[in-house]
Amino acid sequence: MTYRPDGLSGESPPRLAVTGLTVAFGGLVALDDVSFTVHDGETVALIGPNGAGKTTAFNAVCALVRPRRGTITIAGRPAPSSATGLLGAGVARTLQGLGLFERMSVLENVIVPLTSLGGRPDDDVAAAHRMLARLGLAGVARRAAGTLPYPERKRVALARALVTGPSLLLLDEPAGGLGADDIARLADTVREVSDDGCSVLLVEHHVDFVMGVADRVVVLDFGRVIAAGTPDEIRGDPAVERAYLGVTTHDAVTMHDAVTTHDAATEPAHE
Ligand SMILES: Nc1ncnc2c1ncn2[C@@H]1O[C@H](COP(=O)(O)OP(=O)(O)OP(=O)(O)O)[C@@H](O)[C@H]1O
Repeated sequence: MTYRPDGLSGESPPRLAVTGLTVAFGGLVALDDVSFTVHDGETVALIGPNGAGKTTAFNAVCALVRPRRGTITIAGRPAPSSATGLLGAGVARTLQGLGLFERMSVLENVIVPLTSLGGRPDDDVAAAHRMLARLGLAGVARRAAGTLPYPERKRVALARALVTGPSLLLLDEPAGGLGADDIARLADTVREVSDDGCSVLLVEHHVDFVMGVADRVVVLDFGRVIAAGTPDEIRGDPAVERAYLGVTTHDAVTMHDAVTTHDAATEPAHE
């Protein structure tokens, strides 16, 4: 899609607009006046050091936490405050914990959101099979979801989100716990979904993955937006580098590599 540096679309409202979002847990202000947009077909990544507020922002969009201030709109309308309402508004999500029904089959798991939307059972089964085939899961359709290895369970969760044909896909740490091959496959899927016109908002620690799929990156630190721009703009941003300095996690090391002048993909791993 075409990148719009000003974040404005001109005519239609953004698929997702978060404006002045402030969330507090008791006295702790986890998000302070955070604003960002995701336009049609755009992939936006929220990144930042541990505790920066990424998950809180994601949860606010998913109506899992109540903001103290600010607005969240989807295609110009106030975001629904229930999971079913979000589904009806074309929003699908995957969560860090996956939330699969472990004893149900993979197929049954993927049918669940279609049933919530009131689809015809035969159509739902056919749609679920198509999505499983698309994500390389046709061979495990009858297996209990809980018996699959983690990368496949993660793909089931993605299939369950994608099966409704969302216009906004929310992914919480989609690359977390995956190896290089699965991450490459995930990146291909995200690009395909985006090419189909779906907007994607993802929270992610895996910086190479983010830099490879995101049209724009929004960087949070201590609950505030400290930078926003294309992956190339973010790489060279001193404020982003500073935010990741002085912490010792693996994420910090990989992010530090990514925001310095070298191409992180060509650097040796720091493990
Ligand atoms: N339910 C909660 N109750 C109290 N404090 C919370 C709650 N959820 C998050 N916080 C705090 O809010 C701040 C932001 O947390 P959040 O989980 O959004 O950060 P994050 O950027 O997603 O971090 P990580 O990368 O470690 O997941 C942190 O200080 C965290 O301890």
